[in-house]
Amino acid sequence: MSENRNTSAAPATAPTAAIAGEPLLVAKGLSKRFGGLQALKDVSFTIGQGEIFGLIGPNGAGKTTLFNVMTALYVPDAGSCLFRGEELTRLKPHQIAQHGLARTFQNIRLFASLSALENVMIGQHLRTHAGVLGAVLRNRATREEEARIQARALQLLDYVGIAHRANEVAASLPYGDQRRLEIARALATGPLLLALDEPAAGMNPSETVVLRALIEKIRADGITVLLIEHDMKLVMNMCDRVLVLEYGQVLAYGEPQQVQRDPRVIEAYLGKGAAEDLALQEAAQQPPTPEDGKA
Ligand SMILES: Nc1ncnc2c1ncn2[C@@H]1O[C@H](COP(=O)(O)OP(=O)(O)OP(=O)(O)O)[C@@H](O)[C@H]1O
Repeated sequence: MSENRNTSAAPATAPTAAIAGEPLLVAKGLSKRFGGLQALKDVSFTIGQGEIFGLIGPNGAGKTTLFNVMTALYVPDAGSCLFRGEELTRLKPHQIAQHGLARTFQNIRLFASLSALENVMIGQHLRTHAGVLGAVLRNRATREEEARIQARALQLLDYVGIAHRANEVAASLPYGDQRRLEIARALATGPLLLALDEPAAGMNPSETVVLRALIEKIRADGITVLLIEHDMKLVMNMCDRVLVLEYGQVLAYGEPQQVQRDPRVIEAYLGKGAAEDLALQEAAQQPPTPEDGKA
């Protein structure tokens, strides 16, 4: 898929992309226990190259735990998570981005006192070459590299729509812009898979519309997206496939149209009554059969 990449989103130094349509990430039997609590149980799924993949589930379902296992913040008790054939669960958290997986956090984690531009420049350190000596001597190669990093950071701020905020301190940015800055910083690592943990949290409807366009642009530029989101409309409208977790287990897995009609999903979100109402409505909409007339 690297051929399709728009360099406006993906740094030239990013790892070689997987072949289009191939599985990018294959999770098998992931389990994680915290004391007596089974936070994940036997979770398996595949994320295909170029997908927008949604991860949903009620509060406490295990979504963040799954994200944390995938990004090596937690070691699973069982299971494997292969990313382009490489076992992620054996890596250290700081090695994850080098392998092409970047994430944002549910609770925004920016360098609050640095500018937006500096936050994105830091995101690029993975792909820089100047060593300690170069930084101390500030030789020509180092200065040139710094200029490239700065230009690239500005390009990424522009890409997420906040170039005009480049010199503002991160903590002073409006909430929606902080979320977009987090995305720019994650993109600066040159990911093949961008994992977004509740990017629409705290956004108003118009900010969410802009966010949706941004996520779709990122995917169009060849980056696969994993999205944890509570905004059901956003997930169902833009994801190619959705995994629903409940009590740490897979409740449903498939295309949004199929998942959102699944009575178990409706029950998990809206209660048993809602699932029964939907079943009744669907039955009422079915064309009558010859059997119906016999009663
Ligand atoms: N580090 C931890 N130590 C102990 N329990 C934890 C830890 N992290 C998560 N849990 C528990 O594991 C379960 C799953 O939590 P998790 O945060 O993964 O759910 P979630 O689906 O992301 O929820 P939310 O939508 O509320 O963010 C919860 O019961 C939570 O309290």
